[in-house]
Parts: sequence; C-alpha cells; structure tokens
Amino acid sequence: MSANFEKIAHVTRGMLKDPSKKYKAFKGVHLPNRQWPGRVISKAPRWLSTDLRDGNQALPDPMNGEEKLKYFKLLCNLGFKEIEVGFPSASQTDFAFVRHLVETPGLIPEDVTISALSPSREHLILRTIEALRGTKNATLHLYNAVSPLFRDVVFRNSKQETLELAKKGARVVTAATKHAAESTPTNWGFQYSPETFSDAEPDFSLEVCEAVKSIWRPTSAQPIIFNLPATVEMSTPNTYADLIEYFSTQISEREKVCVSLHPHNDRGTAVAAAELGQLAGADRVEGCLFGNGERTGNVDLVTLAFNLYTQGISPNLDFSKLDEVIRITEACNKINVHPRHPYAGNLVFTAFSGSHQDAISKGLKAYDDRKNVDPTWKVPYLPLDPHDVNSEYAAIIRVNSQSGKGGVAYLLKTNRGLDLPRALQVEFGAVVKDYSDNKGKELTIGEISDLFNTTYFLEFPGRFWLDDYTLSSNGPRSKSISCIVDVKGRNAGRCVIEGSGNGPMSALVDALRRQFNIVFDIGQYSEHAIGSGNAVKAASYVEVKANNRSFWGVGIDDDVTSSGLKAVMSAVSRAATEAAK
Ligand SMILES: CC(=O)SCCNC(=O)CCNC(=O)[C@H](O)C(C)(C)COP(=O)(O)OP(=O)(O)OC[C@H]1O[C@@H](n2cnc3c(N)ncnc32)[C@H](O)[C@@H]1OP(=O)(O)O
Ligand SMILES: CC(C)C(=O)C(=O)O
Repeated sequence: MSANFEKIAHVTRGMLKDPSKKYKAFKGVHLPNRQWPGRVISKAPRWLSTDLRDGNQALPDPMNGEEKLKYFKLLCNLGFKEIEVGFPSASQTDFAFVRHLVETPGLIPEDVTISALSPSREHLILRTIEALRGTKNATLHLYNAVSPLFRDVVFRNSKQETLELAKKGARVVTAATKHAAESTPTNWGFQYSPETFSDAEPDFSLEVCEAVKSIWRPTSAQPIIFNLPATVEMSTPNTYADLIEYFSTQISEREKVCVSLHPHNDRGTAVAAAELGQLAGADRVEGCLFGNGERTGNVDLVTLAFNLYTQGISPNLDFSKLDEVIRITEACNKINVHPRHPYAGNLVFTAFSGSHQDAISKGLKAYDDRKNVDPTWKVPYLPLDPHDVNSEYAAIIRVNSQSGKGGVAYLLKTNRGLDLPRALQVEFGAVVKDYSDNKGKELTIGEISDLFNTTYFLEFPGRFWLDDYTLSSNGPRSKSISCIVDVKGRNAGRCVIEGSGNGPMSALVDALRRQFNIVFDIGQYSEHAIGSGNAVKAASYVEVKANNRSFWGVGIDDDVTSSGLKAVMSAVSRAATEAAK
C-alpha cells in the first residue's frame, strides 16, 4: 500500500507538460454590456482593516492581547473607521480582547465601528454577539461558503441547505441583537459574506444575499454590507470585476446595500482586482496592511491607498509615518515587509544603476527649482515623493558597480555639500566604479567619502603638501608667493618655494615650476561655499593639464584663497603620482 502510494506520488510529482487535464480555465459571468472598463476611480472607498481577524488567523503565531491592542491603536491612528477586531468565538484570547476594547472607556474612538466575524452556527453567533455587546457601534459579520466545491466537498450540502444555513444564521443574529440586554445600547450593523463568492454561481450568490437581506431588512440609512470575497483568487482580475458588476446591478434595493470587496492574492493580482472591483460598483474594500492574510494574503491596503494618493486622490488614511507602521506591523505579525514591497519596501526609493541615479538627481533638482511655481510631482522613476512618507532623498541613491558618476556626485553633494564640476564627476565616478567593482559590494557613503579624501589628498599629504604661505602684492594683477611645502617621495623634506604671477594660483604654478621643474597649465577652476554662518568653508576644484592629460585637485579650507592653492597642490600631487608609475 505504502509502496503503491510512493509510486503514485513519484509519477505525479513535478509540473505537467499538459496541465489542461488537471487544471480547468475559470468560466466567468457573461456580461457583454459591462460598464466598468470605461470608468475611473475618483474617490476613496470605505475601508475595513481585517488585520486583527483575517490577517491574524493566518499568522503562525497569532497576536496576543497586547499586540492586538497595539495594532488596534495603530489602525485607529491611521484613520480606519471600520476595524474587524477578531473572531471572538474562536478563542478566549480573541473574546477577551474584544471585551477589553468594549469595556475600557476611550479605547474605541467615537467614530470607529468594530466588527467581528462568525460562521453561521448558532452558538458561535451568540458568543460573537456576547463579545460585541455594549459597544457603541458594532458590525456583526456572518458568513458561510456558497460555491459548488464547498457545497459538495466541505458541507455536503445542497443549494437549498446552503441557503437555509445562511437564513438560519441571519435569523439568529436578528433575534439575538434585538433582545440583547445591553446596559449601553449598541448600534448594530449587519454584514453577510457569501464565502467563496469568486467561485460560486453568480445567481446563487444573489439568491442567498436576497434571502439574508429579507431577514435583516436594511434601510438606506443603515444599509446591509454584502461582502463579496475572492476567498481564492480564481482568474484574471477582470473576471472578478464582472462578478461584482453583475451583483451590484442585479441586487434589489441597491440603495440599501453596501457592496464590499474582500480580495485574496492567490494569483498576485488582488490589488488590481480591488481596483477593478471599485470600477464595477463596489463601495468598500476589506484588506490588511502590507497584504498580510491567508496564504498569499489579503489585498494590501497600503498599496491601494498610495495608488489612489499618487493619482491625486486622498485615501483618507494617513501613512505619513510609514516607517513606524512597518515597525509595528513587523513586530506584531512577526513577518517582514519585503524590501521591494510597493511604496513601503526599504529598496523602493533606492536606485543603484547609474542611468536611474542620473535621471533621479536631475529630476529632483528640476522639481526643487520649479516647485514653488508648479508643485506637480514629476520625477523619473519615483511615482511618490519620499518626503510624503517621511523618507529622505539621501536614502534614494546607493552606490555599487552598477552606479555612475551622477549618483556619486549626488551623495557627495547631499552628505558633504560638495558640488563637483561635471568633469570632476566623470573622473571621480571612474575611481568609484573601479573600487566598487573590485569590492563586489555596495559602497556606503562613508566609504565613498573616504575614497574622495584619499584620492584628492584631503586628509593625508600627497607628493606636495602646502604647510603655510604668505602672499604679497606687487601692484594690480601681480602677486608674489612664498610657500612652505612638505615633499614626499624622491627628494622628500620640507622646503620654501617662491614665485610670482597675476594671482595667487599662477604665483604658485610659477613657484612649483622654478623649484621642481614641473610644467603644467591650469584648466578649469571653480569654487563654492559649504555651509553658512561662522562654520562656512570654501571648496575649490582645479584642473591641471600636464603631458596632454588632465588631473583634478580639490581643496577645502576656511579661506577661499587657501582652498584654491590646496586644490592646485592636490592636482599636482595626483599628476606627479601618475608620472611616477
Ligand atoms: C475564509 C475565512 O477566512 S473564514 C474564517 C476562518 N477563520 C477561522 O476558522 C478561525 C477561527 N476558527 C476556529 O477557531 C474554529 O474553526 C471554530 C471555532 C470556528 C469552529 O471550530 P470547530 O467546531 O472545531 O470546527 P472546525 O474548525 O473543524 O470547522 C469545520 C466545521 O465548521 C463548519 N463550518 C465552516 N464554516 C461554516 C460556516 N460558515 N457556517 C457553518 N458551519 C461552518 C464545517 O462544515 C465543519 O463542520 P463539521 O465539523 O460538521 O464537518
Ligand atoms: C469570511 C470571508 C469574508 C473571508 O474571509 C474570505 O472569504 O476570505
């Protein structure tokens, strides 16, 4: 028997060459006049967070009471007005948590409605109502599965028996909430989910929902919520949208119904399904932060919210402190947010590749230049301004062997205030590229900064190091210089060199030529201030040309003339080092 089983297992293991016998294409509803493709989303839906229920039931280690409370407060702070707080009939932890919320004054904000889920079984419904009793606003959420697969395999129920199960549960809910002896009256709302809606006959889902509606008798002021789950995502998201449009247009007394979506992410398209479902007429969306939830998760509410936001539509949720949201979610769920998670992953505002870095830094500069006149966000590769989620641009650009000069220059600018001329960017970009290629790993800004100091002799002397100097004026456009210079390498030692020219720099060039017989020309030169006030410094960049080659030097000093002279020494040292190779 066991050998036989292994044989079968062996034969069937692995992907099939022809999967068509084992897997059948999903057949959607026939909807030739579908309207949703021509629509656009123009407002945020009603949101319900089911992190504390569907999210929690999917965790290897479900949240304890303390974690649930922390999470509940987070959800309230983010702006959720409907929160499914648990499945109180499942465990004492869930029951006690709901009671704690209800019984502790001030824990549930006045404008927040809590909801709890119950299967359509009398004792479980009663226990759920018991948990919610006494809170100001509560939604009792009832469910039973309606699809043929569940009818046949799980419940072994006929259609009629499935319909009766829903009706029986609805009646229990009505009776128990009507007669609930509450010292503080609860404003009860009712929600019904035909579980497995995505795989059920659309007309049967409608029939069950109509039956539940006739028992609960909603009004326009207090509509019933029909939550239509893609309990399992069955096919492309357009098929879910078709089902939603069909339901939304066929259900009677539509004005007394709130159509709600509850997409799971089995095919990775829950976000698309939720968006198309809204086009198809849904008013409300249920999901979890960062897509936690059964199997591949519930639809990710963070992505949905930012998808709206980046279209210029307020999601009515505030994720400004996204880092904190991630920290709390990871701590409570014990599941990390993926580094490439839309909007939230720690790599989504990061570019390693050179051409992306170049485009981003140009885009950020262009945005900064025009934002007072035109605040429209248009920056290559960045659909969201990282500042909106409290992130810094500095985190955007990171350097490895795929990076180019633009990213390196951007980092030196943002971290050290150094605005390198383009030709120097090219030169130093190549130095960084060589270094990172050899290292085979990402470089930190500290490493890039050290490499810049070493390459341009900013901290440790090169072949020539200017210790001190005096300048004297011989009349307009004529200067003399006397410098104390430390020399390394051949003829090492300290010496005094003297020269003259029409400015300090050309006087130094003359002194170096006289003393060391070094012949070169000054090419490009630029300087700028770093910082402001008493701490201001000057940065100078000088290009020297010798033997048909160009070498850049950098000098930083409190004094602008000294920074220029140091930059010349830095460039000449680099040229001399190269000549000595
Ligand atoms: C798609 C969803 O996410 S639905 C929510 C799912 N969440 C959970 O299940 C988390 C909490 N659940 C639990 O703690 C338990 O499953 C309980 C307390 C609800 C029930 O526990 P048990 O009575 O031990 O039953 P069990 O867990 O085996 O559930 C299966 C039984 O429930 C029945 N059932 C399942 N869903 C429903 C429903 N909506 N209405 C009525 N009966 C249902 C099944 O037919 C099965 O009955 P059977 O034992 O007669 O065959
Ligand atoms: C009970 C329903 C809403 C559910 O969680 C699902 O079908 O996924």
